[in-house]
Amino acid sequence: MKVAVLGAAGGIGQALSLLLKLDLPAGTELALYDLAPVTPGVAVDLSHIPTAVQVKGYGKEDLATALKGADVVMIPAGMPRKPGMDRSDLFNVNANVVKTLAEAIVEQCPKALVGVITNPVNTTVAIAAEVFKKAGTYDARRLFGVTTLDVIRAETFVAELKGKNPAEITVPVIGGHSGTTILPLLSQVAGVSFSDDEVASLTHRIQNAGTEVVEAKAGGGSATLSMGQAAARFCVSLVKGLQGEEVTEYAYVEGEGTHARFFAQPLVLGKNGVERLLPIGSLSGFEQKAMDDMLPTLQGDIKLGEDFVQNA
Ligand SMILES: NC(=O)C1=CN([C@@H]2O[C@H](COP(=O)(O)OP(=O)(O)OC[C@H]3O[C@@H](n4cnc5c(N)ncnc54)[C@H](O)[C@@H]3O)[C@@H](O)[C@H]2O)C=CC1
Ligand SMILES: O=C([O-])CC(=O)C(=O)O
Repeated sequence: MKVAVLGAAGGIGQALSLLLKLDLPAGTELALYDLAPVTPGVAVDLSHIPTAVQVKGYGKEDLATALKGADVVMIPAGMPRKPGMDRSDLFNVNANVVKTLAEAIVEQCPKALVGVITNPVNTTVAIAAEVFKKAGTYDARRLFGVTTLDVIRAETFVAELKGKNPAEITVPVIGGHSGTTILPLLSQVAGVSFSDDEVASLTHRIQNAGTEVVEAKAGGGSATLSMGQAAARFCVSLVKGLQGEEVTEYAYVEGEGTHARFFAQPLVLGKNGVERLLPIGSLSGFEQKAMDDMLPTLQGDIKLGEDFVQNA
């Protein structure tokens, strides 16, 4: 098994790579790629941790070798937000980053499972899909926008509010990964109940949790450590799936297109990536209205990505 991390020297990339060195199954090869000159050093540093995962670092010119034969590719490459910015403000820089990396995936590992972390996720996943489609290698079961952070945040905030152990709380989060497109389904949380005010304030907090971190870091970037954990959990689930275990996760994928071409929903991972899409279940009146209100935004974000590749 080979896992490649593109953008491995960044805030997320380093945290993710550390957790993958600790958590991937024995015998996995972990390929770290980034434009930053420190990347081979990050790999040497991690290689001193005594686990049976072999880490190799690749510099700027070595993208092809880093990707060659990869089974899973995680992409946290690209610019993070600063206070006052929306995720969509990252489009101008990050659209090209994701397009370039997706083109290299087409050449080196067209069958890999690809997890896109780079923002704006609502749009960058559509960019990767269109690049793969243009090249004739697109398989919707193998491309994921990583929205695990929304799920773990929702579970943390609900547990905090209700005095529960977060490990015992499950919160579905569907839709997309920015602002109102992030839709937690609090009506489906088992074992707790919420007042209308709690639903409104928790939903708002979950939707704005990224901004909470951006503002607290005061110009020093966005979530990296919690995102590293979220991405590692999702990547390990992808690997378990490839090894034949069925694992349930939430991710932003091209599903049945009921709500939008790409939509974050529950799914079962397996040997081909998405093995089965799971239903989102029934929504409360509050959630249904929130969904109806945000769909045009999500659909617009997706179209931006499609147009970017089609008009290139
Ligand atoms: N999906 C999600 O839930 C989340 C997504 N993000 C996004 O993840 C991205 C990365 O964030 P951070 O790690 O904090 O940023 P960072 O600036 O710390 O690291 C980004 C890394 O990407 C590298 N890079 C840039 N262009 C590249 C290219 N063409 N090929 C390879 N590497 C390249 C840079 O050299 C840098 O090391 C941002 O776009 C951010 O908005 C951040 C948090 C959560
Ligand atoms: O908010 C940001 O820019 C980074 C991100 O996607 C998150 O933390 O959810």
